[in-house]
Amino acid sequence: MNTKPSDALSIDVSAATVHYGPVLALDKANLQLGRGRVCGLVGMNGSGKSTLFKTIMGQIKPDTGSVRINGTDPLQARKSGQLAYVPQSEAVDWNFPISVREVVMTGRYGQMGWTRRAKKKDHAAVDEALARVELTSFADRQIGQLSGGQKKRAFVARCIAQGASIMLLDEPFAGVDKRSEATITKLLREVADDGGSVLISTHDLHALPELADEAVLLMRKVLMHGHPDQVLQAENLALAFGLDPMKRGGE
Ligand SMILES: Nc1ncnc2c1ncn2[C@@H]1O[C@H](COP(=O)(O)OP(=O)(O)OP(=O)(O)O)[C@@H](O)[C@H]1O
Repeated sequence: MNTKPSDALSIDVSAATVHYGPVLALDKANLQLGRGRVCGLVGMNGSGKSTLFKTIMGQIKPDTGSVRINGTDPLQARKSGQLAYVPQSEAVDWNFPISVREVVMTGRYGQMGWTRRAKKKDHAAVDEALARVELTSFADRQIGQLSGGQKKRAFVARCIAQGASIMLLDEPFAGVDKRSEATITKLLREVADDGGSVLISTHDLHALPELADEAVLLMRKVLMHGHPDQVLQAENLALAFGLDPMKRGGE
């Protein structure tokens, strides 16, 4: 990859090592992502993808190494609304009594102050985000009463309403219908075209060249970072997965 000056980097993870007790989850991992880029994060189960997301979000502080987000500390970046996150479906309580509109409105909390009273501009941002993910007519449903793809679109709408310049998406296409996948892919491209940065973990290697400008192969370390066509070469995938996952339809 071309190296860019660090002030142009949205995400700058440098030699980050993370342990959970005796388990080494990240081993001097490096990841640099610039503005206007969509990057696919690929690796087998347990390779450290979620840990890398948590490290970028500032939820985990690496044992060694450093993380800078838009040139600042991750917690600071989160506090100022620069970072948005779409969690894995398993990480969400779908029975929670909250409507789709309310979920999207949580993206505005950082801009509302302690009263959390929505103003006209907050309602307008939520309405616009709902329209962009084509969920306007589902806005008043309880969040659990959506299909898998619609649930993901609701969380993408929350990021859009937040107006974050960096979006992290953990498995946004798992269990998602084709229409939702196309809607989300189009939106992520728009976010990047507007100067944002998008990092997506995905097991869908076939979709990667269309989805992403760059791809990262993770196996505790970043084994490779480059153009998707280059990264998805069979010999590289063999390093990360042990065999060719393209031939068995993805990991
Ligand atoms: N809270 C935890 N305590 C102990 N070990 C953990 C914890 N969370 C993750 N691990 C371990 O750290 C390693 C990396 O896990 P992580 O969840 O980051 O991988 P992943 O690539 O996101 O996996 P998946 O694709 O299955 O979601 C794995 O060996 C996992 O078992």
